[in-house]
Amino acid sequence: MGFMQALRQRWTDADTLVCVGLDPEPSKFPARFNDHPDAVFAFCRDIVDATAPYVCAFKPQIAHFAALGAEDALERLIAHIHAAHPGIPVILDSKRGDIGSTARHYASEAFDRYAADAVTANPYLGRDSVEPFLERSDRGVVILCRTSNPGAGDLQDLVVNGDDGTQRPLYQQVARTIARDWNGHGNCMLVVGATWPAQLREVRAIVGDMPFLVPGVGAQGGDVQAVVENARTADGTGLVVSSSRAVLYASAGEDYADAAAAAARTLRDEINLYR
Ligand SMILES: O=C(O)c1cc(=O)[nH]c(=O)n1[C@@H]1O[C@H](COP(=O)(O)O)[C@@H](O)[C@H]1O
Repeated sequence: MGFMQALRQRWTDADTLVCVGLDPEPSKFPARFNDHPDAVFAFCRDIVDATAPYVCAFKPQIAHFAALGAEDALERLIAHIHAAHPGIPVILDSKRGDIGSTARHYASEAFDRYAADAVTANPYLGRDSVEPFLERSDRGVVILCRTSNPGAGDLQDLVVNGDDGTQRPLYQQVARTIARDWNGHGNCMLVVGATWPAQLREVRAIVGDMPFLVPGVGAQGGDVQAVVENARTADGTGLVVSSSRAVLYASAGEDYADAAAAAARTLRDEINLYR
């Protein structure tokens, strides 16, 4: 089953639009991991196992592993998710973007080395830079559109002459180009931050039912009700609402796994209230 089909299946089967982001920061781990020889893997595995019933996807963030020299832990973690929780797709957050010949290696890194079901990508080098991802039609390509961070508008809001001669902000042209030209295999998603409800609504109006990855709830303060009401599709889905720190580090005590599960369940319930 391809990524999009797996995601839709999981939305239905588990009745959840929550994604748990796996962003390990050892300084925030509970004390029991202090001298643990495999702390990054063990902590993330515990979070995965505790939160799995409440998620439609997991999203490991590659820099959090690579900066620690823990790529091997990332490989094993994704293998664990596939083995222990089949049916929950993995989105590798690596925000890649480079000339085609190099992008092929990034696609192979995400899909072959790490066995991710989807990967985040940066669109600003253009179609050929994303093609090596797009052509893997059974995998998802999650493309930055209007990011969650405070400086998102610095460049993404600049007004451009669109493909049809109409002036619009760059992020809206990105949405339009991807929906019209890049999504031939139906395997594209867009990243739109939870911190920008008005932009969520704008992008939804442009792209129809294309799913959004929506980071920015929890630690970044995005409003769940505003996200759901502005960005859900007509059938009450279309969203992968991702939270990392607010789930992973809900407790630094011995109850860390239970606290993470409770945070994921609460987010699921809050989202479902407004669907
Ligand atoms: O592509 C992403 O996942 C992403 C895009 C974006 O616009 N904003 C954003 O925060 N992210 C990622 O989502 C995660 C958010 O983490 P929390 O703020 O702790 O929930 C981080 O791993 C970010 O790198």
